Amino acid sequence: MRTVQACTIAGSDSGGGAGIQADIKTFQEREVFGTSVIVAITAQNTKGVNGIYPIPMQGVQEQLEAVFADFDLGAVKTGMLVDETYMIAVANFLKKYPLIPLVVDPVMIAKGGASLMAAEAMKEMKETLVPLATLITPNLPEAEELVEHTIMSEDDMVVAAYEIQKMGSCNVLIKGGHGANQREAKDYLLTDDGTGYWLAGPRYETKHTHGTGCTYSACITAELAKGKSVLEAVRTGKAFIDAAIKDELKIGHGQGPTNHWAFGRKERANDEKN
Ligand SMILES: Nc1ncnc2c1ncn2[C@@H]1O[C@H](COP(=O)(O)OP(=O)(O)O)[C@@H](O)[C@H]1O
Ligand SMILES: Cc1ncc(COP(=O)(O)OP(=O)(O)O)c(N)n1
Repeated sequence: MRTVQACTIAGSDSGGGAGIQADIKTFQEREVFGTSVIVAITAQNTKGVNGIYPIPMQGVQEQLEAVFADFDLGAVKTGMLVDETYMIAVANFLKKYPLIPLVVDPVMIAKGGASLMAAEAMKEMKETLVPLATLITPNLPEAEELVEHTIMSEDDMVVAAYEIQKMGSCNVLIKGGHGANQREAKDYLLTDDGTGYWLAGPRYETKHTHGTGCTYSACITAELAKGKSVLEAVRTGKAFIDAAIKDELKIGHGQGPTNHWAFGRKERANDEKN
């Protein structure tokens, strides 16, 4: 049987809950062979980001070349890209692979408030990376930065999704984790044919949400790599992140990571029952 392969182009989180580490753990859980291009190393744990160390550009280019020259990638995702120089370099490289589905997670700020992307990089994000994306997955503050106005309601999320789609991303998923809805965690997906879908789950009372965005987009990438449609991939991603938040791991002393095993364990338990 063919082994499905995917790549994440992102930053390393020494705390293991977000970034490259979350992506590879998620790929593994979805039975996808994970490869990586590390753009920056962060000294990070559940309490915050203590340092950011970008990898020299040549190192990033060589990783890109090494991975793409050898692996049969079913899908690729981007995460923390640091600044406009990395954004442009990654976009220029990915332009050569228009047939590989690309998920862009426009990582800007960590939950603790640390900036993971230079403000000046927003212009390049919109002009170079967004038009290449099969799917872009901003959270609410990231979507507000992209559309340059506030998003206060569900109607605003729908309008913003159309605005982001006009920037060139075929499909847009606006995540509602930062929203005011205290009962539900509700995301909005606008697909390339103009159809909108709400994906809602219960909102859990937990501080263990470090890396939710990375994990969600990595699961979607893994499913796209298997040839699933964007809607199927996002539905699986939502179920994966719901289980990962619900079944929290009591790890670290701050905003802890999600449970990457939870969804697979639930699936295997159901298989055993049937
Ligand atoms: N407390 C929570 N309970 C349940 N789901 C949540 C919670 N917080 C976030 N989510 C969900 O996790 C996913 C990632 O959301 P979000 O927090 O908005 O992204 P990010 O991690 O990029 O900031 C979304 O599906 C969102 O609805
Ligand atoms: C190295 C690195 N990349 C991305 C993030 C942000 O991840 P995200 O999934 O948005 O989760 P939070 O940090 O918001 O909890 C990160 N922290 N580090």
